[in-house]
Amino acid sequence: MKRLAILASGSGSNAEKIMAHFQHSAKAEIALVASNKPDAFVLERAKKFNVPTFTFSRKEMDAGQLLEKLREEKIDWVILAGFLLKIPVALTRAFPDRMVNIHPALLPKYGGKGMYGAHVHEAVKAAGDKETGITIHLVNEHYDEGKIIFQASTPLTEEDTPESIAAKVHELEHRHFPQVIEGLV
Ligand SMILES: Nc1nc2c(c(=O)[nH]1)N[C@@H](CN(C=O)c1ccc(C(=O)N[C@@H](CCC(=O)O)C(=O)O)cc1)CN2
Ligand SMILES: NCC(=O)N[C@@H]1O[C@H](COP(=O)([O-])[O-])[C@@H](O)[C@H]1O
Repeated sequence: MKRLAILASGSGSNAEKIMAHFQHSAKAEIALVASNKPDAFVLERAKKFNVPTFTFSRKEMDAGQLLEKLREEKIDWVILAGFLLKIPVALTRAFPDRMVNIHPALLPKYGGKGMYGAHVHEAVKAAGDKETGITIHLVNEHYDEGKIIFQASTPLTEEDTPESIAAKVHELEHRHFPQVIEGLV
C-alpha cells in the first residue's frame, strides 16, 4: 500500500477529492495532510476523513523538519495541491519523480513565481486567451518546470471572468487529479 502525503496551503478542495478517491483504495492511502497555514481549511477537511495532519512554518520546512516528518511517516509520494511555498531542493531530491503538483494553467504559460491562484486566472483573462486548463507535473527545484505528466483544457469566451475561469479550472482539477495520481503511484 503506497503512502501519500498531501501538502496544501488553503481551502483544500483538491485534497478533499483526493482523500475521497483513495478512501477505500487497496493501492494507496492518504497518510498525511500537511500545511504551512495553521488555519488552512484543508486541515478541517482532513479531520473529516480521519487523516492525520501536520503544520509547519517556512523556516521549519527549510530547516528539514517537514522532510523528517515525511520520513517518519514512511511517505512514498508527495502531492502538492494548492501549496504556495517553494519546496526546497533537499526535499525535491528526497522524492525524485515522486512529488507531483497541479497548476491551474496550461504550462509553460502562466507559470513561475507569483503565478498562483487568482493571479493565474487574472493573467489569462487579461491576455484574452480562448482557452485555459490544468497541468499536472513532477516537481523539481524550480517553480513549474518539472516534467509534465498531464494537461487538460477548457474553452473560454469573452464573457468569462477570473472567477468563472477559476470555476472551470477547478472542475477540471477535481475530475482529473485523483485519476492521474492513481495512474502514477
Ligand atoms: N520546488 C518547487 N516548489 C513548488 C512548486 C514547484 O514546481 N517546484 N510548485 C508550487 C505550486 N505553484 C504552482 O503550481 C506555485 C505556488 C506558489 C508560487 C509563488 O509565487 N509563491 C509566492 C509565495 C506565496 C505565499 O507565501 O503565500 C512566492 O514564492 O513569492 C508560485 C508557484 C509549490 N512549490
Ligand atoms: N500555482 C499553484 C496554484 O495556484 N495551485 C492552485 O491552487 C488551487 C488550490 O485550490 P484548493 O485549495 O481548493 O485545492 C488550485 O486551483 C491549484 O491549481
